[in-house]
Amino acid sequence: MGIRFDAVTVAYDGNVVLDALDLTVATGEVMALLGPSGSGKTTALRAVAGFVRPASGRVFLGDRDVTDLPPHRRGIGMVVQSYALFPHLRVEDNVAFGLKARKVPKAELRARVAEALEMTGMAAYARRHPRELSGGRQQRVAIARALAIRPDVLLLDEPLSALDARLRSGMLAELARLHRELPEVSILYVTHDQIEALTLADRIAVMDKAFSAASTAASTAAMTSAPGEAARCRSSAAGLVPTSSSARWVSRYRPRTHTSASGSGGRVGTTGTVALPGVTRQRWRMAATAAWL
Ligand SMILES: Nc1ncnc2c1ncn2[C@@H]1O[C@H](COP(=O)(O)OP(=O)(O)OP(=O)(O)O)[C@@H](O)[C@H]1O
Repeated sequence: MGIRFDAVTVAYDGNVVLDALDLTVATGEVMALLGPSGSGKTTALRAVAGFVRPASGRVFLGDRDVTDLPPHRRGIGMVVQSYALFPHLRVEDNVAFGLKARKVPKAELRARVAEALEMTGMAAYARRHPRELSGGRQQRVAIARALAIRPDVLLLDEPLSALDARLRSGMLAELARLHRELPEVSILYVTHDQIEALTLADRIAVMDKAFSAASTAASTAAMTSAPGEAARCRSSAAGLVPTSSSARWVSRYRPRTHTSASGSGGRVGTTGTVALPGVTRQRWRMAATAAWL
């Protein structure tokens, strides 16, 4: 199920963080939100999850306007940097948590927990407590918990940033595999890391505090329309330095979605988001349910 921000403005105490954000993530697409600290990436995710209410604009999941829905009715799975596992619950109970809250019948609950643990390679750790697991395994449990509710949309907020480099590259490969197994789940992936974005994403939206000088903390996303512009976009608009490997990737970008420009002036448009090489899509056999932990 796709995600659409329609002129979404979010302000904290009058401080504009998202300024009329227009952004569309297609069904089954991975969109990375890349950008410097404070540019509003997490806020964009929280607006989709329902943890912040836009001052104006609407958030759509598929055709559904979810702007006024509480988080648990949006059908979203979310994974954050800090795992956010319940320390007193075993792995299987952490994964089951959202299903219990949704009153999923016991037999189905057990099947779904087993399925999610299998998908994340954590079946052998079902009876452990989080403290008995490494950071990488804890994050797998958090991912399993998000998947157990069979979300239409997965929001990943720097899910790998607490892991060391070796674990991070392993998990990156795991996330890419999961995405192939769940081709109809749309993923919004917040990261500071260009390599993560380039590895996982079909498209990258670069968030930038382009308006900070003019209007306190307003943000916008600067995006490129032509493959060759990607490096420039990341370096000049977002203040990120393109690496030689990313530059090579850049040359392989193929523009995929282009809609009309949403104008200048802080508004974020889908115009010219950068499309990355896609992955083979397989059908996701899981039925979608509307649930949140
Ligand atoms: N609950 C809040 N109350 C007030 N200000 C907030 C709140 N949450 C975020 N902000 C501010 O909004 C701006 C954007 O924050 P946000 O966390 O969305 O950025 P980010 O791009 O995700 O940053 P980071 O990469 O550091 O996580 C920052 O200036 C931040 O201080």
